[in-house]
Amino acid sequence: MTRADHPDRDSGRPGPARPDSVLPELREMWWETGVRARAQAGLFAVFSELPRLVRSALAVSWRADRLRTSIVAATTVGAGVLSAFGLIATQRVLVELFAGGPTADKVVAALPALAALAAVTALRAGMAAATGYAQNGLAPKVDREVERGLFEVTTAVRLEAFDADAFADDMERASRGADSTTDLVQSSMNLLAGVTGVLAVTVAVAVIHPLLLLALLVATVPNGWAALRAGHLRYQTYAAGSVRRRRLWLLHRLMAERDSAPELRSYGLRGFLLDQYDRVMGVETGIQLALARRVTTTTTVGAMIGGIATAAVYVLLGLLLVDGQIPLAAAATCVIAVQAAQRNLAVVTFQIDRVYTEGQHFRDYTAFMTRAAEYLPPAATPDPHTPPGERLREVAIEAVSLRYPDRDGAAVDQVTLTIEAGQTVAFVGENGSGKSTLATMIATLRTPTGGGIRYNGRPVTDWDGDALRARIAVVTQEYHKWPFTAATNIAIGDVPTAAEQDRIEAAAARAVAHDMITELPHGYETLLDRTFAGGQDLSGGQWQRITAARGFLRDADVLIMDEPSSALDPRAEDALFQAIRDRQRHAITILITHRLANVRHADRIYVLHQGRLVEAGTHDELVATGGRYAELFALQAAGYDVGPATSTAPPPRQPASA
Ligand SMILES: Nc1ncnc2c1ncn2[C@@H]1O[C@H](COP(=O)(O)OP(=O)(O)OP(=O)(O)O)[C@@H](O)[C@H]1O
Repeated sequence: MTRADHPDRDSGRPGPARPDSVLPELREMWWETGVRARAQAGLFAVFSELPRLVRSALAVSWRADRLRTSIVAATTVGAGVLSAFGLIATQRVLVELFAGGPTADKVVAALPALAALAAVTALRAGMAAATGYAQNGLAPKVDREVERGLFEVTTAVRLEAFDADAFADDMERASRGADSTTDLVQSSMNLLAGVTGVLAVTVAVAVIHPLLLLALLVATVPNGWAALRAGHLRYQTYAAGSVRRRRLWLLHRLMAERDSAPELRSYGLRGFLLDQYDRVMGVETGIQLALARRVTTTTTVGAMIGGIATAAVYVLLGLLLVDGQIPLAAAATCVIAVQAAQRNLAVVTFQIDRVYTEGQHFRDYTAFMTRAAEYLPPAATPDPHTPPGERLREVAIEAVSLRYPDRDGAAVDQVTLTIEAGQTVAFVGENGSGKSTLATMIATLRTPTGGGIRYNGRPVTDWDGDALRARIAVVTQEYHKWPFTAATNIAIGDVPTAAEQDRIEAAAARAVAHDMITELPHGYETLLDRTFAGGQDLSGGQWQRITAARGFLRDADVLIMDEPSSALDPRAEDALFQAIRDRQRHAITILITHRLANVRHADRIYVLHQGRLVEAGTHDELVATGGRYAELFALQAAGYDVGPATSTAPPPRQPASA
């Protein structure tokens, strides 16, 4: 970390606490990849990578829209070539005008060249318009091409992918890469335009007089060097300030977001956070001023050397003129060419930085797409004899284990059990005993790392994954609050059948959600997201009712309910479990809950401990065994056994007499 990254040290102001003791360093941010790479790369590295980056940008653009890509490429190159013709035409005009004889004759003689110049100028303007038009249409197509590709992968990868830290990081970087593709394509095209422009001027000057080429180089290189160097300085400063920026980003969120707003007020953190902000911004301002000084010095030095070089060129031109080596017209054209080349070079240097930086992000995107392929589910090889619409009659879990990446022990360890249609079973056990993990494997959301699961006697791999999942409904503990209406929030429980309103309402009624929803401002059409105008938020228990309704909507053969009532009030909880008990008897229901009173009626209760199945039986059998379940049940029951305690409770304390 540089000295500049310690805001309190640099500001010298006393304060209640050092910012770095309050705001720890955050991990490297994905959006900084490109800048960091550009800051570290020398000019040689930048130049050597440019052709590959431009090629990949053109390839994406080509895939997105061939016609528009061809138009942009053709008009870009065309405009460059025309600028060479423009210069030559200018020179021809000047030659005629500087020739001897009456002015009228000279103008008449210059007319064809003038007409050519006008035509070239008009054509270039037309090409610029065509480029702009094609580029505007190209940008959304490129966006769609890369973004859709990314979403196709992120929505298809197995759930396991999200367990790997590196994958989540890669995915964040890839979304930044997808966003920067349009910029990469655009800056690559602009770079091509700039390079074509410089080349065109170079050719034109060489045609007019080869010696002028040297003059052109001398007059343009110093400015080009200064521009690239200034870019390098900017990137270096940006990269060095990354820790400071991360702190600022965190402070922005802490001071402006809804989540932190209540505590910010209740603990009176306003002044403290604003002070933190002032300290970091104080340092930031100082650094930006120092950068401005260095950039100004560099560009001024470049401009001075460039100016001296340009003056030398003009002296050279003068000498050549006096010596009769070149005509006056060629010298005048050279002056115009130098200016055109300098303009094009400014474009080129700016675009080089951009292509390189955005190119790094794009590389993250392509690397992610390659790596993500490893997480795609294997192509299904459904058993051709599976009758369509076959109901699930039996789930056989055979020595199933699952070990999460980077974890020492197995979350589920060699569990074997069978559940038949018509049964309601419960998984119980302490926190972290593996209940949810086992449920996600039954729901085919995770693949066991050991053992296997059979539906109707056939391994999961013999089934069409989507068709199998369509027969299973899962209400997860970590349900998602979808930013849609209440009706849609329930309807997404069964998207393929596009549920009618009456089915949605019936499911809501079973989950004790109907009355609550009708009381919302727009009933079922109320948008459940406060970030949209008119949106509403719900309480934890209300959300839980909606997610339970989601589970009831699908006519599922297997319903898995993982802690469906943890936030429900006693009346709602009772009604929900009644609805679960009323499920059709041909179906399988798997309950996961810590409220053991709710599983008393289950046909079979499976007790998990540290991933292992340690007990199985009915409530009465397990209580009679006096094992782990009996102990947990007795503990919970004791909490409700308040009768005698009330009678023996100490009398309320009397207020102390004055
Ligand atoms: N995505 C994950 N990555 C790594 N470890 C995980 C992950 N999910 C769960 N675990 C670990 O696996 C073990 C089992 O977790 P699981 O969620 O299955 O337990 P549970 O019995 O459902 O717990 P609870 O009663 O608290 O819901 C725990 O040790 C947990 O920390």
